Amino acid sequence: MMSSQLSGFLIHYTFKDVLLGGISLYLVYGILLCIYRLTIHPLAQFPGPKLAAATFWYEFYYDLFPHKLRYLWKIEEMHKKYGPIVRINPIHLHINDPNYLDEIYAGGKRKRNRDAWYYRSESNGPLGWSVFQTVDHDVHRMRRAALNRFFSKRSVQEHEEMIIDKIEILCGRFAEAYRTGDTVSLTFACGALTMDVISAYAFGAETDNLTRQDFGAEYLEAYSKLSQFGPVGRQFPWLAKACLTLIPSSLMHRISPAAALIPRNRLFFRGMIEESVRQQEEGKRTKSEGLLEAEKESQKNKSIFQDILRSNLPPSEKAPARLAAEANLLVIAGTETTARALSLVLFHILDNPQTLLQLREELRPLMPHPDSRVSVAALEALRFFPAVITEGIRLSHVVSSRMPRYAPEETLRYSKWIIPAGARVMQSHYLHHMNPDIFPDPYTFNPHRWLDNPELKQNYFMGFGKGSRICLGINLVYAELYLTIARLLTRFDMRLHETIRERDVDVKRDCIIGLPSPEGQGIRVRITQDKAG
Ligand code: HEM
Repeated sequence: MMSSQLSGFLIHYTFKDVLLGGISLYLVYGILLCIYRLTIHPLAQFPGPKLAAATFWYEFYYDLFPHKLRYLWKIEEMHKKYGPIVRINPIHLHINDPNYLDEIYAGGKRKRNRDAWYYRSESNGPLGWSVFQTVDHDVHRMRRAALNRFFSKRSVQEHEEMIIDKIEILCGRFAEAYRTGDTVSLTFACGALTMDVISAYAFGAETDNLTRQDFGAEYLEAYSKLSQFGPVGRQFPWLAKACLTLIPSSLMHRISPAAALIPRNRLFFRGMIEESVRQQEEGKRTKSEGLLEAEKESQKNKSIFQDILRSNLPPSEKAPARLAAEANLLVIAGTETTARALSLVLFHILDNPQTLLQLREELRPLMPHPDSRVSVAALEALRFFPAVITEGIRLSHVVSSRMPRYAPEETLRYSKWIIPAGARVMQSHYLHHMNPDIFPDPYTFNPHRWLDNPELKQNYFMGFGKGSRICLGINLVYAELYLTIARLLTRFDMRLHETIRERDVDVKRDCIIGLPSPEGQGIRVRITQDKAG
């Protein structure tokens, strides 16, 4: 009966008819959806371009084609036209108001969820299941609690010697470049340092990028490519999913050697996690036999997995696939971000001779010799150096993007506007840090602004975000920045080499992290003196 009905249907309708019918239905659906978004959608009354409110293709035009990663600057224009609150796409409300940060990025008991659409929070993504992509406030709190201790100030202090050892390898490379007269790419040298540090810190692993001729540049490029892929994943989730799951790694390597590194890393972490589980089992057994040797051994090469495996998290949270996502996140979050901040702070110091002079004068009593050793605590207690670091992070726009949140159970109020519970609301870090009302003459590198107004940092510094999802790695970042900059500036004289701020430094593309223009050639220096040589 069924088959005769079907054959009847096929006789009457050709493939072309079915195709045309499908397309027509899709168009009708699209038109009805646009009408809904412009009329009875909960955000329909908010100001902004109608086209942006009706369809995601508006954002596509600026972020993917024909423009690339430029929607942030279109959002800036929208604010000039429509005011401080704008509906920038069918589901996002963007606010540009420095006094409304604490409402969006609230902490404590006020629940703030992440927006799955923007972060492409899928379980099979490279960062799926990680603390960064966790949508739900309560699940996030649980995952975050298991990581906090590992990145506390005390824990970073315990790793200070390791960080100093890595910086010494970097110094060796600078000394060699001084002898040979070679140019050093600060972009890649800093990437090598930060990846070697986070790998040793979090996993007790040696990635040895600092000793590679090209500083393991492929990793930094891979992470950068992954970020640039973000808007594609947002607009075409099925494509992102297919790339991540269906393309065999050999083919992926041929399409993009950089992208192929990501699944390779995942496998590497899986191996490491399995080893941690094995060590933990071994530890339990030997402990019950009264022997602590295995425990001691595992402490020597301590990895974050051991902490998570010992934590109170439920067993499903300790599954290898979830831990691998957490590991991937830590390497990605800990490498490119800190590398960009470090190379950009160094750029601004070298580009501002007065700052360099003042900084060296401040460092001299603490580090009188080219080989003087110093602690992070001593450097943090200085007056000018912390202001240089804060200003450098502000201008490096490491995280440039909008960071969407939603309050699942709370109605928010902004001026005369009522933002319904569940509505996605956000500010962009780049626009905030370039706001001339808070940071007069925002393009200028001026560390004194933080000294002249001691409340500025507490109230308006967004370098690491705010609230319950503030950056996990802050203490590690500061340790890396203080120790490296102090050590390099005390031992070496260097000058910028063919580095143009507008081309190589300024952020021209936004893909969660801020990137310079595609023509950018990185930040490069020539070493003009090695005082220890
Ligand atoms: C200069 C370097 C860095 C900057 C500027 C930076 C900035 C940020 C910002 C702005 C956020 C908040 C994002 C949001 O509001 O949604 C964040 C989150 C995060 N960062 Fe960093 N970061 C840096 C380095 C690091 C390092 C070294 C690590 C390594 C542990 C790290 C790990 C994380 C993690 C895990 C999160 C997610 C936190 C959560 O959702 O609970 N970051 N970072």
